Amino acid sequence: MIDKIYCADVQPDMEGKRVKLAGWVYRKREVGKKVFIVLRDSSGIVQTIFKKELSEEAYAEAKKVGIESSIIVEGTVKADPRAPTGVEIQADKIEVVQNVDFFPITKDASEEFLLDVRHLHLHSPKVASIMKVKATMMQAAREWLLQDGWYEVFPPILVTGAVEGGATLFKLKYFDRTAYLSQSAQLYLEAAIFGLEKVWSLTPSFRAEKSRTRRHLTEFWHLELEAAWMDLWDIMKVEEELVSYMVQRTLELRRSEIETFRKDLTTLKNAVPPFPRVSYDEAIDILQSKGVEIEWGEDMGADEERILTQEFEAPFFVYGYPKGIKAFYMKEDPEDPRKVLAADMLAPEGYGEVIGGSQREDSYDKLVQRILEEGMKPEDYEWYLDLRKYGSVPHSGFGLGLERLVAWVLKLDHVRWATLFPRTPSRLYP
Ligand SMILES: NC(=O)C[C@H]([NH3+])C(=O)NS(=O)(=O)OC[C@H]1O[C@@H](n2cnc3c(N)ncnc32)[C@H](O)[C@@H]1O
Ligand SMILES: [Mg+2]
Repeated sequence: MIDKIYCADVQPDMEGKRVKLAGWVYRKREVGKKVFIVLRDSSGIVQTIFKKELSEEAYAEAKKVGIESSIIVEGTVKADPRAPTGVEIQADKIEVVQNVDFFPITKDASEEFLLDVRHLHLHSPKVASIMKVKATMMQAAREWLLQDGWYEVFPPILVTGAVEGGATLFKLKYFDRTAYLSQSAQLYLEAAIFGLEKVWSLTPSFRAEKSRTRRHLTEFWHLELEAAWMDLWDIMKVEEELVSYMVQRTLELRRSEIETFRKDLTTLKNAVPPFPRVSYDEAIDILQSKGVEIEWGEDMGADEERILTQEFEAPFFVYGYPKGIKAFYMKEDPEDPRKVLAADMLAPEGYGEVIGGSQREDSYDKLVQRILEEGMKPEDYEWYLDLRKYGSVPHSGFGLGLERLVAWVLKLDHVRWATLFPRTPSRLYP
């Protein structure tokens, strides 16, 4: 590793100090016998200036480099309020690691082109900021999970059955058998609670969703928790404490990055417990009062959720969904057999569902009945049903879509910008 410092380390109080930096040419302009290069690295930018009278050789080299060329620069720090970061490097040495004559991404690049060259788009400081925020949100999640006594586990991705419906399974050949890519680690987390009680995992989940919406990917990062002895109300408290910590901690550590995407931080600051809670029944009433054509028993899609979020200035829960629109594993509401003990967390500002969660059916017979009601085969879930035969306990859990949460925090117009290499029905490359 070369002995260098980062752009963000260069401060006006280092005036006169000799420094070495390495990075990429972010901006370049020539004025008379001077070349100004704004150098970019993972920490940010700093202006460097190459004057002919200071070093003819370095000046000649600097004149030749193109945008996004990789370079190593040495020079002396000079405070200058006119420079982008209030300081610049009076450069007298440059090593061109690789010159770039023409970088394909220009200011007017279309979104589709940026996705076609996503491997080059990752040079962008804005993209880097999104990835820093995503990383910090997971750092915060890990901090909270550790202090609250949750065990990380590492479930399989190659599985034999559906969790969230057979229609969105990706099927693959597994030697002489059929396997699927995991839609959710949930069922395996439910097995893990008998030894660890409170478990979590971060895995890629796969959904062969044909819906081309701004919140669907075919591969997304799924943060899932499962806990023994917890009911729906307990797990909702876990959800709001975890999400609140993730958002507030990320506001603390990545405020400057967040503010390059949104100026109004109100809804983020409002993300503190208790989050508002509305029943599905109340949600239907609200939507109908706003002229939305929706009947009790129907699912809320992205459009309905967008309208519902207009009623809130913070993440909120919708709970008590009809059994007919929810998954087989959800526990029937003992007070209303039409409903299940399920709750989604919706993000405000039109973003909608970021978490799906529920209390699980812990009775063997009722779970078999639900599997049959859903047209599935109990024999395909024999191991999962065993969990209800050997010391079954009340338990609950949820799944958080990390890209969806990041998209809300940064007010991105599509979840695809929140992932390194987005996977959608039309995009599998690069
Ligand atoms: N352990 C659990 O209880 C999780 C449960 N089995 C589950 O998968 N629920 S979910 O289908 O609502 O998905 C959970 C979340 O996963 C996200 N999700 C779900 N599907 C997607 C797609 N296609 N793209 C991006 N994000 C997605 C979204 O935020 C959902 O709220
Ligand atoms: Mg859901």
